[in-house]
Amino acid sequence: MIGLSTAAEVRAAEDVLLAAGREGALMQRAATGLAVVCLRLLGRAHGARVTLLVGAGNNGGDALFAGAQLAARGARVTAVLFDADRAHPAGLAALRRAGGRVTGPEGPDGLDRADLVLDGIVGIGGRGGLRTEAARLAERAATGPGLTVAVDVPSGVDADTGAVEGAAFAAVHTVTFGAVKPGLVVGEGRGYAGTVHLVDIGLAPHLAPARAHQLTDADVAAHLEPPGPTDDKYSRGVVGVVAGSAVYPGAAVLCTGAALRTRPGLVRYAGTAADGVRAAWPEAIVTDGRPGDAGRVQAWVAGPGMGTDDDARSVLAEVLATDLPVVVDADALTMAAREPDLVRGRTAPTVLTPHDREFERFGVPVGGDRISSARRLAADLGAVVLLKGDATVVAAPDGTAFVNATGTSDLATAGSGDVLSGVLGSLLAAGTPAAETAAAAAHLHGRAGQIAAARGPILASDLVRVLPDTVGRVRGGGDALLGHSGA
Ligand SMILES: NC(=O)C1=CN([C@@H]2O[C@H](COP(=O)(O)OP(=O)(O)OC[C@H]3O[C@@H](n4cnc5c(N)ncnc54)[C@H](OP(=O)(O)O)[C@@H]3O)[C@@H](O)[C@H]2O)[C@@H](O)CC1
Ligand SMILES: [K+]
Repeated sequence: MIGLSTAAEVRAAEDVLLAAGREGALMQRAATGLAVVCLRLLGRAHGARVTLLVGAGNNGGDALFAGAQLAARGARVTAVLFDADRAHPAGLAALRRAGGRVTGPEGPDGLDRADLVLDGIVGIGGRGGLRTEAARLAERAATGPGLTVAVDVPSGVDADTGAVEGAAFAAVHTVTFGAVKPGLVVGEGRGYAGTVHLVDIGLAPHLAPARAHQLTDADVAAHLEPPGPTDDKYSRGVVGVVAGSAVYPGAAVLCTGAALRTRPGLVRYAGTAADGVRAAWPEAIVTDGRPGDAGRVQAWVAGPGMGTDDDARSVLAEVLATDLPVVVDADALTMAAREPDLVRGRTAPTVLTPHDREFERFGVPVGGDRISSARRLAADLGAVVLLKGDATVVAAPDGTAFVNATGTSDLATAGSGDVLSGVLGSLLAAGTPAAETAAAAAHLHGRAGQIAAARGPILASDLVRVLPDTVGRVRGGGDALLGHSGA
């Protein structure tokens, strides 16, 4: 698991080392890690044109020291100082010694011909969007030829939330120090951060346990163990699906298929789309009766395409009245938002899977801080909330959160959510803790999207088709498709 640490948590860990007189060492580790990543991205130092955008804080110091290391290897480095009187003195001296040039925001910044632009305007000490001069140069960097690399955090992005309140530096890569900050992987910030490279500066022993995480393939593989010699079709949990309708069986077919393909055990279906499900998936045990007629299950998925009329409401209430884990998706979310007490009183895990509009029907705005919003609704309802988005967020009532690291925008296709709920139901039936299981389902669904999209535009049924291959690849380990790298 990759821990996501807030700016305050990183500062608290830094304080321990600063109190021990390690300030210079910390910045040197950060700057060296940064220079190493830059060299790797550039492929050469000699003759490379590098522009540093340098603010008045330590973030600018990191950029200056890294720039000095690149200049010492023959790069042509220009530092643009936003506040010449407050630029990090030792960093500036190091750059000058190495032959770097220094200018102001109106000077010859080299952005038109740069191979690389380092954003050291502001790091975890930043507040709000970029100020005018910084915004202007960030914009020029984004439209210029240089590869854009953010130091610690793209300037203008809130390190904790990913919120972007005004202009921000659009980085293709972000080199971050000590811990990945949530704002690099969630909300708008994710788009500004690009690929995240984590540089170890020795903070780990001093960091508080993270309250938000990203799962890796290896974490998710633990949810996908192949059956052992003593397993039978019941032993890894049976999932029940209530979804779809006689007129619109598609959601039920996708959801049931996704559950079957994720963990081929037993899937039971109950509802009016019975004929369609039977025709598509002869492996499922199907009834056109009530959930209670379906036989024993260990988890329910309720919602996709089931409608919101009185019949649908009574089916949902029946499922929620059980002491089993329940996934509340799509139409079931609409009904639960009308009657949140259907969910609130439950003792067994409930996982809600809203997109933004469905989420806001519960009376909580999503806003720019998606993790906090998901935590708020989770605490209010006593349920796990999986808030779908470019980076899906999962929050548990106790505040534990996960941010999904996989996926592709190709997943925004009709029926994609039905597939996710089927995957989630089948993993939940194994009885593993609901929040991490929901995060594992989002991870697997995102991976399926990446694998399916590699062949071209995707339909939700393509996701179902590639699920077995996806499970195999995730079990095989390796995070080759994940947007992170160690450095
Ligand atoms: N501590 C350590 O040993 C280590 C720290 N490390 C590094 O230090 C960074 C934190 O440094 P920090 O605390 O100095 O703050 P920092 O992010 O540079 O920002 C302060 C400056 O930003 C300015 N500013 C603010 N908002 C702005 C805006 N919207 N638009 C424009 N400017 C804005 C603000 O201006 P002011 O308000 O003072 O006028 C001030 O000048 C951290 O991210 C990491 O990179 C690593 O080297 C590891 C060791
Ligand atoms: K920065």
